[in-house]
Amino acid sequence: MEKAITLKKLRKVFRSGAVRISSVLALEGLDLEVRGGEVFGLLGPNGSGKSTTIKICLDLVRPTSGECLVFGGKASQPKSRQRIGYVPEAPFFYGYLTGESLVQSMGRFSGLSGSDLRKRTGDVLETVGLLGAEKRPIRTYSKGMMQRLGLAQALVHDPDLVILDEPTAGVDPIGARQITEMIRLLKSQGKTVLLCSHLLSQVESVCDRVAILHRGRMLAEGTLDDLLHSTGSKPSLLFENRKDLAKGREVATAAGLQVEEGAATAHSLEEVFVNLVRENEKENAA
Ligand SMILES: Nc1ncnc2c1ncn2[C@@H]1O[C@H](COP(=O)(O)OP(=O)(O)OP(=O)(O)O)[C@@H](O)[C@H]1O
Repeated sequence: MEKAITLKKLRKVFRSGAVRISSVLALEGLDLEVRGGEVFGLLGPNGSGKSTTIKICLDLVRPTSGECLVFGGKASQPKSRQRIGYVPEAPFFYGYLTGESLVQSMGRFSGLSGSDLRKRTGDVLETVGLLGAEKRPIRTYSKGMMQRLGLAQALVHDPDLVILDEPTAGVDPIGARQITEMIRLLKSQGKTVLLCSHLLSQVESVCDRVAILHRGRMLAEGTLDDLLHSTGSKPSLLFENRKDLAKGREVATAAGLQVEEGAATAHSLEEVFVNLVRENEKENAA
């Protein structure tokens, strides 16, 4: 299967300041693969390097070292990036433009014209549910409509890879659900989706695989099943307190059973996320 994104030993150090130069390590040795046709969730606490990773894929930021390939070509080549549609975290559009004129402009930048441009513009506005509002100035749009417009302008050139950075930020639960449905639709059309979201229930419901970043490093990667059952698939008994555990161990040992103590299997992505990040914090502090 074609690889949509391949990151090899990606490292990014931001340097700023003219006299006293300060540096921030945003990514350290990141290896990652996003397969064609999958919905991939890129997760991590604030400042963990998600947006930097996305910006490197879009060639908006150049890595300090390492490699970033988009559909096998270097991200720095326009040909690779033509296959990407991008919805930034907080899209800014000129308020005096109408939704339709914005989408048409973006289509023109991608080389569309004439009837193709008109058809694609109408199609994507319909897909995101903005038909009927397309002639209104963008300043009259709600936050949810802006996010959907962001998606429409990202889809107008029919990209193979759609990158969504926090598409549900500030959107109400109904709007968030609509965006989830749109991600499903994109997948059903064979598109690859890279989704950055703090809305873990959304990630859980649409992503085939996820990666969790922390301080620019990969903490975990795999299918949701892999992550939720990363403590193993052995039959287990869950005790709520140490006293019960001691009693259970006594009974089991007396019955000749082999007992191993371990943390309970997580039941949600949120648990996996919080546990992994906390453990990593402790290791870094030690
Ligand atoms: N242009 C920049 N100059 C200096 N430091 C930067 C720059 N961009 C990002 N950083 C730093 O790099 C680190 C990673 O930032 P990044 O925006 O990639 O994180 P993130 O995971 O996307 O965070 P969030 O969830 O808050 O959007 C942070 O410490 C951030 O302060």
